Amino acid sequence: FQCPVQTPGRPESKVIPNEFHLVASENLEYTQPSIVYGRTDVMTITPWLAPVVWEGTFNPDLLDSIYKPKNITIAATVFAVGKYIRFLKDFLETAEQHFFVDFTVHIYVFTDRPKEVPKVKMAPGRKLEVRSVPSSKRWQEISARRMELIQTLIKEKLQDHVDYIFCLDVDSKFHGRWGTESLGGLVAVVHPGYYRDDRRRFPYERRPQSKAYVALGHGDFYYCGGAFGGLLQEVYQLAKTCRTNFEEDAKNGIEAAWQEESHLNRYMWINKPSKVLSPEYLWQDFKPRNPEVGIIRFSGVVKNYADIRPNA
Ligand SMILES: CC(=O)N[C@H]1[C@@H](OP(=O)(O)OP(=O)(O)OC[C@H]2O[C@@H](n3ccc(=O)[nH]c3=O)[C@H](O)[C@@H]2O)O[C@H](CO)[C@H](O)[C@@H]1O
Ligand SMILES: [Mn+2]
Repeated sequence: FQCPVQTPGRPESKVIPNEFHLVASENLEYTQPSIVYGRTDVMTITPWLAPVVWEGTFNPDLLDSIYKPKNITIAATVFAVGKYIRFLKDFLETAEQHFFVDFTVHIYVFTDRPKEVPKVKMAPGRKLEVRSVPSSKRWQEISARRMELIQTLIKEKLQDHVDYIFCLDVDSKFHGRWGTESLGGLVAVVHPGYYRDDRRRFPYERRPQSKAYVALGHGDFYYCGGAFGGLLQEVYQLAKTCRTNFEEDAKNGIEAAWQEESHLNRYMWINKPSKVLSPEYLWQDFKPRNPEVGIIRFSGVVKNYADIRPNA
C-alpha cells in the first residue's frame, strides 16, 4: 500500500507519490546498513539534518527499487544560447549514459538556434523538447534569465505531469551516476571551488542594497548556480523568488556579483535545502580531484570564455 498525497496548490492535478513514504521490495537483498561505520572523512548531514550525498552514503539499487514503482517523471532544463550550443551534444549524450537511466526523463533545451540542436538517440521513456528563446548580447543576462524561463516552464507546461526537476549548466558532461539518490524537496549542490574555505571568503553578494545580500559571518555553504533542483513546487518557488529579486535589483541599478547564483545562494540560506549534493555532482575539469572526492559525476568542461561568450 502506497500512501498518496495530494499536492497543495494544484488540486486538479494528478496524485503524486509521497516523497516521504519510501516503500521497499521484500525480495531485494543488499548490504547491511550500519550506524556505527561509514564515511568519516566528510560530513554527511547538515546541522538542519539534511543528508549530504557522497559516494558511499547510499545504496543505489535500494533507492532505485524504492523510486521505480512510484513512476516518477524527472524534468531537466538546459540552456544553449549562442555559441553554447556547441556543448549540447556531449551534455545530451552523457546524460543518456548517466542521468536517471531507466527512469522517465524529459529534457527541455532552451536555445536561440533550434536548427542546430543535435539529434541524439534517446532510450525509451526519455524525450527532448526544444524551446526557442531570444539571444542576448550579455552572458550575464542569458544566465540570469534562466530563472524566469524555468518559472514559466513549470507554470505553463510541467504542472500536471512532472514530479522533479533539475536545472543544469550546458557546458558540462556526466561521468558517473546521477540518479534517485539526488531526489528531494529542495536540492542544492555544493560548489567545488569553495567548500574547504571559511564562509567569509564565499563570493556571496556583499552589498546590502542587493536582494541577494548575505552578510559576512552568515551563510552555510556556497552552492552552484549550475545545478539545482527538487520537487516541482519547490523549484517553482525558488525560481520565482530569484527572478523577482533579480529584476528588483535591476530596477535599482544593481546586478549581483554572480547573477542568479548569488540570488540562489541567498534563497538557499533562508530556505534550507532538504538534500545537499556533494561536489561530486558538479566538479570542474580544470580542478584536480581532492581525496574526499572518489567519483566525479558531473563536471564543467574547460572553456575559453573570450571565444564563446557574446561579451567578455
Ligand atoms: C558551475 C556553475 O555553478 N556555474 C555558474 C557560474 O559560472 P559559469 O562560468 O559556469 O557560467 P556559464 O558561462 O556556464 O553560464 C551559465 C549557463 O548559461 C547558459 N549560457 C550562458 C552564456 C551564453 O552565452 N549562452 C548560454 O547558453 C549556459 O547554459 C551556461 O552553462 O556562474 C554563473 C552566473 O554568473 C551561473 O550561475 C553558472 O551556473
Ligand atoms: Mn557553466
